[in-house]
Amino acid sequence: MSNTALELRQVERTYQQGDVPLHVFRGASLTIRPGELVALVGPSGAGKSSLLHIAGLLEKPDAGEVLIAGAPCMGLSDAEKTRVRRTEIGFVYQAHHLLPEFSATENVVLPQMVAGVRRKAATAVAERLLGRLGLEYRLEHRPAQLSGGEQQRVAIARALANRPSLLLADEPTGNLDPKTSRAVFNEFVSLTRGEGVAALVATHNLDLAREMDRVILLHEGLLVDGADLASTPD
Ligand SMILES: Nc1ncnc2c1ncn2[C@@H]1O[C@H](COP(=O)(O)OP(=O)(O)OP(=O)(O)O)[C@@H](O)[C@H]1O
Repeated sequence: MSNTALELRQVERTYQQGDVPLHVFRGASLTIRPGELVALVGPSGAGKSSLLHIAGLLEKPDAGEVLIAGAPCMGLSDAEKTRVRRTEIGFVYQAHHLLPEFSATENVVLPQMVAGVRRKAATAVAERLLGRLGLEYRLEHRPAQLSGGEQQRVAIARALANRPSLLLADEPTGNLDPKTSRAVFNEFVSLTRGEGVAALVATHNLDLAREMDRVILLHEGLLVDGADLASTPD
């Protein structure tokens, strides 16, 4: 096993906004160890979502390298990147993006079957993960029959279903009311730790960020480790 789950080396990315170049990353680097939970904070527009897209091999930086589980990925073909995404990375977004016509269990089974797992084994994994998130009585419910917190729990179970080494989460509880957000966040942390998965979690919520192993601040195109949260804008 590699001794890093995610490494970004000197990542640079410039977006063109009209005539004005926007240097979102100017040599951003970070290392996340296996099983480590890291919060990514920074003001709105700093580039948190963009960083997760680059780390998740969904977007290519202009320069720099991304290593997943120790393996450099920038030279990979699109098909090879897709394979790395399927086997090594789980994604959780602010909106759950569940398939509306499928049950909670099926939403967690399907990505496993796409990865080649048989239905019976995939169902066992889905029921175990959903059970760990308190959804054992909601297995056959479709997303519209679930509350917002329950939908997001299903999305978390889905992200973990293929036993990724890295979870990338963009405001995973951002759409929930404060009480539900706290409950789902606690379960997210407990399950992620229990599964031994590393996570990079973009959040505006500094209280939640402080509970992770480490906080990284995105500031003017660079990543600042162990940021002093007292001076961080919310
Ligand atoms: N494809 C693109 N083309 C042009 N500009 C982009 C593109 N993607 C992102 N940006 C710009 O890059 C900046 C960073 O955007 P990003 O969504 O990553 O920020 P963020 O920190 O996640 O913000 P928020 O906290 O509000 O979600 C923004 O100014 C955004 O407008």
